Amino acid sequence: MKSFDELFAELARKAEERPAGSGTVAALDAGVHQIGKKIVEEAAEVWMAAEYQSQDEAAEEISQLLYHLQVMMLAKGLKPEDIYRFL
Ligand SMILES: N=c1c2ncn([C@@H]3O[C@H](COP(=O)(O)OP(=O)(O)OP(=O)(O)O)[C@@H](O)[C@H]3O)c2ncn1[C@@H]1O[C@H](COP(=O)(O)O)[C@@H](O)[C@H]1O
Repeated sequence: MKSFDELFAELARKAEERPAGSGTVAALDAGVHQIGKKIVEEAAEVWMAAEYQSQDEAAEEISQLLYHLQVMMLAKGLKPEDIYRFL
């Protein structure tokens, strides 16, 4: 299990070190437009899971949305602190 901040640190390391086979590196290389499309897709999956699926499935979809939001943060050079100040 990992927290939001721990996942972000892991993804930031991947972006820096660019290990082979990393989906995060591939997503960053694909760019903001593709990452944005993925966010919209995952957001729809969260909505559908919340309405029609189990608690576990909804939680999993939410985790995937958070992951793709973090990829967008990295693509834009944003850190968690940049987001937290608006919460
Ligand atoms: N938490 C996640 C995570 N959540 C979602 N995803 C990606 O988002 C996709 C969402 O899955 P869907 O169910 O929508 O499946 P899909 O539409 O078939 O997905 P794709 O065809 O787009 O791959 C997954 O296939 C993953 O590519 C994630 N990819 C990686 N992580 C974590 O990020 C870290 C770094 O991962 P790598 O960069 O791949 O090493 C690791 O700790 C991973 O566990």
